[in-house]
Amino acid sequence: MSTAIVRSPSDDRDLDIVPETGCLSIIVLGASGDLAKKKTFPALYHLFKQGFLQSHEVHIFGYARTKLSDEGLRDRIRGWESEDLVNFLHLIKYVSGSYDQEEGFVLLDKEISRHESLRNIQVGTSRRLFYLALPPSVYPSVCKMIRSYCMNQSDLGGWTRIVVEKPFGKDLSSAEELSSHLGELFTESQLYRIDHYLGKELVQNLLVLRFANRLFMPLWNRDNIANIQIVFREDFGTEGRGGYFDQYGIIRDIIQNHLLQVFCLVAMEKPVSLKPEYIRDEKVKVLQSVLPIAPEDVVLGQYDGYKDDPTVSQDSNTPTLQVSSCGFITKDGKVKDWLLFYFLLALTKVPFSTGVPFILKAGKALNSRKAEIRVQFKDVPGDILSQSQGRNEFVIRLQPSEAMYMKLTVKKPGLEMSTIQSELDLSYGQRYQGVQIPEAYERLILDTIRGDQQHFVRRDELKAAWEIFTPLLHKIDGGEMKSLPYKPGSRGPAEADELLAKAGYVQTHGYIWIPPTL
Ligand SMILES: NC(=O)C1=CN([C@@H]2O[C@H](COP(=O)(O)OP(=O)(O)OC[C@H]3O[C@@H](n4cnc5c(N)ncnc54)[C@H](OP(=O)(O)O)[C@@H]3O)[C@@H](O)[C@H]2O)C=CC1
Ligand SMILES: O=C1O[C@H](COP(=O)(O)O)[C@@H](O)[C@H](O)[C@H]1O
Repeated sequence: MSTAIVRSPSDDRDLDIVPETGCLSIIVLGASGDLAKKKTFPALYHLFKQGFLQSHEVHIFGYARTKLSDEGLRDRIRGWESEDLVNFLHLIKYVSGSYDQEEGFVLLDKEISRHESLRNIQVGTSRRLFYLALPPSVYPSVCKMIRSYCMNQSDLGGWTRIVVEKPFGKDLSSAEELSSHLGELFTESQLYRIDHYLGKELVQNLLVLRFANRLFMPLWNRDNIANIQIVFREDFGTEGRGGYFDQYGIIRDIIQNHLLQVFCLVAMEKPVSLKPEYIRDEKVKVLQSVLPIAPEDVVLGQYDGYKDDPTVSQDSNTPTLQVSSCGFITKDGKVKDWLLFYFLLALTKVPFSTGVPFILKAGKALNSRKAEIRVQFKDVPGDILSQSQGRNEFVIRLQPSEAMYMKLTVKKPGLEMSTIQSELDLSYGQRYQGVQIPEAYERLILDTIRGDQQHFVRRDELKAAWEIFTPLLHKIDGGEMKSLPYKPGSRGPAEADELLAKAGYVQTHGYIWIPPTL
């Protein structure tokens, strides 16, 4: 069955997003869980604190199987005391029920309706936002229940929206099955597939950076760029989530979603405008032009001690680290070794082509915690300075210490004509003192309330993303590829660095960027 997104003339691509008001119910399913406690409720609290959620129109419901009172749920959320938090907690109610029986959802609907009628809302004008902070295995039954028992009777401007967390499926066919299932229950405009990396400040900055600065436009191509790394490193392991992680592994947990979304924004063409569907169209085009990752372009690792977690199987080969590179297919379908070319001449107004290797790298239990995009430029042709200082690099530090810096070679200050590596540095902490950078979840929940799908993953995007990784994942799942051991707190296996070198990355020795202190 084709999964192409068919849009009607009434589609929102040309409509401006209209701010909505009125009774809003936010229902967090899986309210007893880790994500709800760590991310969803804190994000809702921050939105409340900043006035985006108003006491007179919003109510928050927690739903899960665990037997809890309203106060019990509030106790789980309460981490600190403040007057605002007390007011916020008053908005929260808990409903206990299963994920596949009608009783719980009938009760939930009754509670939501009671809240709506208390606020004298006309039937059909209320807004219902369901946030699935649940394992994906229960999405089908939960969505069916919502569809059957909890929809807003939306014909007077009200709506029902569903936020689903990753991982959306385990491979192409399971993702497609899940998509078809959800697609039978909800329209694409009701579904918000969240990827919280799309809510990070410096990820959102990519569009502005690339398309509002003349400086980058002529540089952002294969003539100038040698390679691009998109890196995620954590200095802690699976930390009590071993049971979940062992079923998914680092590719499904981080690379197929978070890093690939960042990749799209780095590699895509300029969209016609900032309308969500135009941006998502460009992301799909990029994904569709990427070849499935070849096993020989991949290094897998597993840190020593990973299997000490009792919820991880003793013969687990699940990778906790992966480095892979991907290139682009040529227009005529031929692949050229590492320097693969891709042309979208037929699809875009402005021809943009690249043969730049992208290296996607993610690992847990490494020697540092950071996420960044590292664009390395080619050597200067005809170098008259015999500089051995290193290549120019443009680094976008997504976290921690958000920053963008450009590594440059300059004259070493002094009487001699020698060179040194330095940087042009835009460190957000220093440049934007006193500005609170919003948490990703905060932004994305607000987008959902506003009906802005720009920073959410569309169904065809998801399909294209799974197409890239599924053959590799099947090989790993089938035991055809082995994870190399690495020491927790290290850089990972040496083979990972060798792969970087194979992709053309040249390390600058002796240069370390230090975030400026205030
Ligand atoms: N935790 C995190 O940091 C992140 C999580 N995510 C995603 O968010 C979603 C939720 O994650 P998280 O909160 O960690 O998950 P949890 O394992 O904490 O599960 C959430 C809740 O779901 C219920 N639940 C757990 N296992 C099952 C099961 N097998 N069948 C039915 N219900 C179950 C439990 O509630 P009860 O028993 O009370 O019904 C639990 O409290 C997942 O899709 C995850 O991939 C995404 C990014 C980060
Ligand atoms: O989705 C996930 O992300 C977190 C990392 O998120 P960050 O915003 O702190 O970078 C990761 O720890 C977790 O394994 C994964 O499921």
